[in-house]
Amino acid sequence: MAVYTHVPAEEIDAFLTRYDAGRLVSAKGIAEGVENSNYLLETTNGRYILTLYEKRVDEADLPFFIDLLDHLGERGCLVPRFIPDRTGKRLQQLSGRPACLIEFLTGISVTEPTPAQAKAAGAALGQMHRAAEGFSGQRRNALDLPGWHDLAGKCGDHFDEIAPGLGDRVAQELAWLDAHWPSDLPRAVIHADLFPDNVLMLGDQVTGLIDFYFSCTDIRAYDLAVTQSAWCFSNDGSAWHADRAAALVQGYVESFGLSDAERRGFQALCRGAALRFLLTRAYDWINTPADALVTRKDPLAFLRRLDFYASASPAELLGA
Ligand SMILES: Nc1ncnc2c1ncn2[C@@H]1O[C@H](COP(=O)(O)OP(=O)(O)O)[C@@H](O)[C@H]1O
Ligand SMILES: N[C@@H](CCOP(=O)(O)O)C(=O)O
Repeated sequence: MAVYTHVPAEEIDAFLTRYDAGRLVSAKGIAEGVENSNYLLETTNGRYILTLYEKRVDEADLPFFIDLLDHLGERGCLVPRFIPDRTGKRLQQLSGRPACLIEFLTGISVTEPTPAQAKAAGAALGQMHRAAEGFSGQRRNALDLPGWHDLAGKCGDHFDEIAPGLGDRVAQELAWLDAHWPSDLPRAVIHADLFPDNVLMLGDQVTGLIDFYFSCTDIRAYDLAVTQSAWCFSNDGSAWHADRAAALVQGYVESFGLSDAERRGFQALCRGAALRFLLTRAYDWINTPADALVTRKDPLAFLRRLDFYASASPAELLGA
């Protein structure tokens, strides 16, 4: 459960008086998520999400996320909007943390996606990339290749407490990526964390894309690699689902397209995506405070994905 900051109900009720959002009826900490504290609010007006920003979200980046979701929403993407208070302010402080009131979207996150659902997610990612064209905001990806080196350095000797030999494996992979990263591919604003828990669905229909707090400017096809690494394996990373991968890529290609250069670079992008989540999970595994109400995510589930990507044929990753 991700609630790092506990906010008493009276404080949330008082916070709501800044908005035309009704009075608080109930507030529940949300079990999913690992980055921020999220509450589902029921008010006399309806449902809202209250997010308090923690850990990796820099308050200075919030205007980028707010403007991006405005831009995407205006172009038909199903993304939640940040709600302004009566003075038009969307970024607030609550319990000593930056906080925002956010539109609630319906839908559920699938845990075992079908190929049809994977195809819909690929299509939604492509639509998001199309809608993001023309967005003028820029945000550096702190979790890029240099960022992975930094994170690996911070984990240091602790890697081998997670699994013997993990430190060497990470160092070897970083060296491979340094030599093969396709840095000349087209760059754009990307989501960078489009896991199934960040896609709301009803049946095979996508009803919302959420959690843009890693969104940034980076290689556009890397977003497809991240999404594939999240959607096309069993949760523990031990089984690759070729049918989901083919459907996901097909959905993306039909809605946005993938150039020959992006196809050639795709395997390196997938290896980078797997390493990125291995590293953040390893860092969190080592550093999560004992009293945090959060379920740590298993770094080794992404080591297994990395091993798969390192030995796969480039064609099978693209569903050929
Ligand atoms: N706008 C929203 N509408 C509906 N549910 C949401 C919304 N935002 C977040 N949630 C719920 O809260 C959970 C955690 O949100 P998320 O943004 O993924 O947290 P974190 O940033 O901590 O990873 C989601 O899995 C979803 O269940
Ligand atoms: N998707 C990442 C962790 C970020 O969590 P989210 O709750 O923001 O999706 C992972 O699985 O390691």
